[in-house]
Amino acid sequence: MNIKNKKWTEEEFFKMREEVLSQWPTGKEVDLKEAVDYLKKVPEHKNFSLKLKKAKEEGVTLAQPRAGVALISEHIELLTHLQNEGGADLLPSTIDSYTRQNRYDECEIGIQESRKAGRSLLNGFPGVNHGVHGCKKVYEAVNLPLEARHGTPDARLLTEIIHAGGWTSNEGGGISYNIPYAKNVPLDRTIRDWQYCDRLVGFYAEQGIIINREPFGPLTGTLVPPSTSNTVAIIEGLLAAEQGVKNITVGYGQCGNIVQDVAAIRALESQMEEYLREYGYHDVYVTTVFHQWMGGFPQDEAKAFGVISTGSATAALAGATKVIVKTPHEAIGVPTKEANAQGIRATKMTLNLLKGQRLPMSKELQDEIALIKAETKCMMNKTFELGNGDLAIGAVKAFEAGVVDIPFAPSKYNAGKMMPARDNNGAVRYLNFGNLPFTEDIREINRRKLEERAKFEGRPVGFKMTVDDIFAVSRGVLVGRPQ
Ligand SMILES: CC[C@H]1O[C@@H](n2cnc3c(N)ncnc32)[C@H](O)[C@@H]1O
Repeated sequence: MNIKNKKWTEEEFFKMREEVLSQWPTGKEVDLKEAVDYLKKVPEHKNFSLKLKKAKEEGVTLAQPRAGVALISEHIELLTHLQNEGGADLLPSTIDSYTRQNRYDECEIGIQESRKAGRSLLNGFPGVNHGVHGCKKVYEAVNLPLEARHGTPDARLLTEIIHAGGWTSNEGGGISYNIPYAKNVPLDRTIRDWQYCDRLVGFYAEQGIIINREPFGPLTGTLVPPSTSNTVAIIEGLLAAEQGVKNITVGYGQCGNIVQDVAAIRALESQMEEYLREYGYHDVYVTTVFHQWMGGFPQDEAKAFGVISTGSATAALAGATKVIVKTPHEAIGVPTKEANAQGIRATKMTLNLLKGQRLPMSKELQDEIALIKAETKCMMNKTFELGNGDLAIGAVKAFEAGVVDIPFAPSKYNAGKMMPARDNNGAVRYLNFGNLPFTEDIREINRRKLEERAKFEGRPVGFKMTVDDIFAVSRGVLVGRPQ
């Protein structure tokens, strides 16, 4: 498939659109003119882009949960509870796994079975099956902006439906919803399909409707080095901007060392803005999202609140625009609405206590920001070079070559040669560089920091550190010390 990083013409977009809307009967409900009229009536306090912009200007960090169940009425009850009892600032609808694989027939069965069982038998909201009508009912029932959160390699139909239903934000991207989520989906296909999703947002922008797009920051959520996830976020942000997206939230998943996590957010925001300026996108508004710990959680709910609170504190001290909330049921599965609301209240308590506070600049923080930006720049430069200047082509070739390499990803299109491990302070470093295009001094810094841990622990630098780190947090520590 020949892709290129060029804004699609309306003709190219509308040509593909017919096929997209024919993928499930609810696609027929999508009428673009009606959708434009409906979206123009979205009040400011329910527009995702505007609420994020206001938060960034006021220097506050907003709290957003994940949440989704099978049936519309129960989903409305859930979101209303998170709004009223949880105090959420922004609302999701987490989309179920069948929808993420375009298996809408299985969703239909899940909806019927859930009706019979009187409880949700899907792990999220089946937005395509409920259609524009169902998404509008959810949107009209709540009083906060709504975002679709999922993990969908081909989200074209879902995107058409949720935006026509008044939802003014969509998470995902051609890399971040492929490599960590799918085994065998070619990257050029998902980059093209997400260009479609972004081009639809670009079309709405041309009608004066600003919809927010959020590349999925944490990726596999397992020891992902900050410069690796920042590189993916920046690539997806630039690809989105080319299709006309004007409001982008770039994200990052908590790793656990506070200085490194704050540095990651600061580096991500400034480097995203630098690249947008450098490539001529001068009217794109950038915000950031910090995801509370995405790795294994402790079963004990009190300990889980400890993890949730460290993530909330780091997000506040970093000055992230929003934080994605975990719940005390994380280790068990889909949380009850009560547990989900507790996660939000704990998060907002921490955010309120730290309101206005920022981690002050220090040599350690400055060095970490510089290192993350230098590592990211190496990967970005090589990606552009492989694509002869075309970022879409470069991204596909960068993954083929292992120039960008996401740890523990299921996709066969990911090289899987790079290996991370924590240093002695818990910051995530590169243990094996694989084919990453790093300079010698960057390699030396990573090596030295891992040597410090090896010396402290009295064992050699090696993969055993990685394994110990993967299980550490659920065991109640950050660095996986030798047992
Ligand atoms: C990105 C993966 C994360 O999304 C969260 N998640 C997935 N589905 C749901 C759901 N249906 N309700 C609440 N949280 C959910 C959960 O924390 C999981 O680790």
